[in-house]
Amino acid sequence: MSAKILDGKAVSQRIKTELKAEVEKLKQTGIKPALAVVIVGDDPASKIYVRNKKLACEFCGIKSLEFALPAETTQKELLALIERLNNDNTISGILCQLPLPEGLDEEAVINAISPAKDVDAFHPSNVGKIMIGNFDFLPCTPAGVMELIAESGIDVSGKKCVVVGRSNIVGKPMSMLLLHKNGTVTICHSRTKDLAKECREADILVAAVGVPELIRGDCVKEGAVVIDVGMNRLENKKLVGDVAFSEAAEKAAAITPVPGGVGPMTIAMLMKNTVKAAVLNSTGKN
Ligand SMILES: Nc1nc(=O)c2c([nH]1)NC[C@@H]1CN(c3ccc(C(=O)N[C@@H](CCC(=O)O)C(=O)O)cc3)C=[N+]21
Ligand SMILES: [Mg+2]
Repeated sequence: MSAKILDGKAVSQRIKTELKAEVEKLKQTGIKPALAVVIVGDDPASKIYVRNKKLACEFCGIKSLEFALPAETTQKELLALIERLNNDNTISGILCQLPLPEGLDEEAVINAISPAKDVDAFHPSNVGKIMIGNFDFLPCTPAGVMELIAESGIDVSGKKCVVVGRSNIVGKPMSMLLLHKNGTVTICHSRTKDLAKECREADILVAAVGVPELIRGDCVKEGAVVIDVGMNRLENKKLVGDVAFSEAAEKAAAITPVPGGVGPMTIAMLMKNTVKAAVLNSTGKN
């Protein structure tokens, strides 16, 4: 079987083009979406992502402000910046790039971002809303995966979905969104007894563990949909996912590439959340 490639780059481009038109209209009503990205330290991977976010903002007509702080920044200084951005009416959304350098408390920073400006949807109040199913923002990566699945005409209802990875940022919310679409969801992790066996049951398999090519061909059922959230930079600079692509593609009906799959969708969803935040924050709803 030759797998269909789920082209996240193309789908994300379509979404950003729609957002660009929406932003133009909003600006005529005086609403100007603006995203503040805070980056602490100089992790090279983080810098690539931040640059991609900035380019996407430019494309969509969203104002982007970058706050690059040195690795030695104190918790107090970081929280003071967040507080200033929370209170700045010209800022629609705030994203603090994770992971933070050693010594800074990520949980405290996530908690400090105003839920109304929390375009990552990492704040406990937004996480809780996702669980209930009545939310303003969805976390960008899981939302991007759901959009890509929907755009590809894949119906989740009644399907056996296996999510490998249980992070707060991807695995857990991903499982919840699949459940909301009536999937039968299994969450696997490092203590799972027979990972390959669990994965082989999946109609829809989502890999989000951060282990290069952990998911081999023997983990994929014939005709499955395989979504690779992993983004692992090898020593030779090559970017690989959590799925051994060519092995998995021999069996899958559809599969996301890395790069060009989930990554660009994540960014498109960030743009969507920023536009939504601008609208919500302008109506005095928040
Ligand atoms: N507060 C916070 N929110 C995040 O959403 C967040 C974060 N921290 N920390 C890091 C991860 C990772 N992430 C990516 C964004 C874009 C690409 C992306 O554009 N990928 C492209 C190109 C990748 C490349 O060339 O390196 C692709 O897959 O085709 C990847 C990964 C957002 N993250
Ligand atoms: Mg990708």
